[in-house]
Amino acid sequence: MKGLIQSHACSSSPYSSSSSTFLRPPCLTSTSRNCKFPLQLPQAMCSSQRIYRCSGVHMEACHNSYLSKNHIVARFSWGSSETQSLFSKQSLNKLLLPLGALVTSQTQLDVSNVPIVDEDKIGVLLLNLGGPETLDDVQPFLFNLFADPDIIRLPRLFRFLQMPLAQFISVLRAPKSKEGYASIGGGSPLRQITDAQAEELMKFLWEKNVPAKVYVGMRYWHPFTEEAIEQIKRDRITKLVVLPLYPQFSISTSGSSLRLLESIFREDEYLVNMQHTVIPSWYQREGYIKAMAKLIENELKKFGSPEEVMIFFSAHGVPLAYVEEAGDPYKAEMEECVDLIMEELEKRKITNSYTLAYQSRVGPVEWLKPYTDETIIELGQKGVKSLLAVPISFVSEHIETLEEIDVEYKELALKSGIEKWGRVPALGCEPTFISDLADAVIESLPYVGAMAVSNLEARQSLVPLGSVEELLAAYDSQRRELPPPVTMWEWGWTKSAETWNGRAAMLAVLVLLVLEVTTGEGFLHQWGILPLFR
Ligand SMILES: C=CC1=C(C)c2cc3[nH]c(cc4nc(cc5[nH]c(cc1n2)c(C)c5CCC(=O)O)C(CCC(=O)O)=C4C)c(C)c3C=C
Ligand SMILES: [Fe+2]
Repeated sequence: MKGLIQSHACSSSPYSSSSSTFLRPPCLTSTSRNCKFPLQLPQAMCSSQRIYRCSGVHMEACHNSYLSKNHIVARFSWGSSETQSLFSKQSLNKLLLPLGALVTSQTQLDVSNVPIVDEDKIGVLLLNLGGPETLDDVQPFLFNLFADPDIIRLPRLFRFLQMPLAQFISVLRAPKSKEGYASIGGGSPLRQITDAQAEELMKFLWEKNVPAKVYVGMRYWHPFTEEAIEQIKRDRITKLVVLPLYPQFSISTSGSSLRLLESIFREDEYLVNMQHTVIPSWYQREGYIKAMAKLIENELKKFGSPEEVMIFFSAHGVPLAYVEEAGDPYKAEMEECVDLIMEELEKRKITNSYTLAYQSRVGPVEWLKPYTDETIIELGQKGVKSLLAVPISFVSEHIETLEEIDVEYKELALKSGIEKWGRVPALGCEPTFISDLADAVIESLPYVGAMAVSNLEARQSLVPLGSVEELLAAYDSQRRELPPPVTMWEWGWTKSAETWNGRAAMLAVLVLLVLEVTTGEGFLHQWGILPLFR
């Protein structure tokens, strides 16, 4: 079957993620506690660096007092001075994220409060999208996806339409999506691959003397984030590192998962008190960049004349408004990520031409450009003969690599005059990559629970969750501008009248839409808009 991958799992691990018991690696038994975390923070970025020893564990942290109190250096994004060389000046600036986005502290970072003691149980929560495991799962999976206000962004006034609209679009899109999933073996491989990545990550962490348990929380299908959180509570985890499996941050992916997590955390006494930190994006990490470069290098070698091949980075798109109106950093991070990979390739004497385009658009609005399909056609017209497609926004094989790239885009390329086509596999469990994720987790540990979060004030500005809110709000300008919801009716030409008129109008539109879908006739069909969702 075209585009089908045979085996998604990586090598097996002795550390089962389904077990709830914690085995201690030799280093952290009571007889031998003198292991050290391999933390080396870039001194140049620090106005102060502290070294802590708690229960024989060595930790270093820095706080940059030249910056405003709301900023610290995103130290866990690079663990060694070597890694720093990867950064352009621009990327360093970008790493000065709001403090709350990175650590559990409102003001100054003081990791002396947070000894990693023997009783600590460390957890890592991998966040991912999730995918339907059978064809019957496709429509409910799509419903969950479209019901997410970070995927279909309705003005607050029309939020009450989110669920009916999700139902409507998911039913409409399901047949086309089912075809795609049928062609890759009847379901998404995402769960299997993410589970395997979790196992491998746990293995690397234990090998690096960090006895952590790794959990998988999916946004739109099993195992749902809520299920992972329940397991985390059952396991009595005391320190949690939240690691979205998206290299680049987007409101629609990591942002959506973090928003969900924030709402779960806020309502739960155990979770409010559990110390945690978030790694919002990690596209700039040395291990990730090197692993990507290696995969590209390997695939280039399979072409007859590797130097003539154009490297074609294809990222999942987002609607243009996310970037231009809501301030999603996705495009900027993507471009920087591509630059870093090309710099790494250059070090390996690979100087091929390259381009970046965006795939998988859905619906009638404008998405990030250039579009992958249009770019392939243009390149064919310009006489490009060899293309190597590099999926860049996702670290697992999934429907858009196995079907869209391997089948649809390949066919389009060959039709457009491109003669040789190749595709770089997704990273999956590539060891350099997983080992680097483990390092990212370890580097973030000193910032887990760098403050007490149990008091009421802290709870209100709970970070990083509270600050994830801040981070999202900073991008989500529309949301901030929207007026508060109207709950009381007032007579006259008032806000409440506008609200209820608006709701009545939308209800009417919805009825028309349902009629249109059931009868197959109406204004959307006449204008050619409805088929776009199919
Ligand atoms: C970084 C990756 C992704 C971004 C950004 C993203 C945004 C985004 N996606 C949709 C709509 C759909 N996405 C679908 C599947 C899907 N999306 C991603 C990744 C990103 N999405 C992945 C990895 C997958 C596949 C999961 C799998 O089952 O293997 C789908 C369903 C498939 C289909 O019908 O095509 C939809 C629909 C929007 C609207 C959006 C940004 C707003
Ligand atoms: Fe998507």
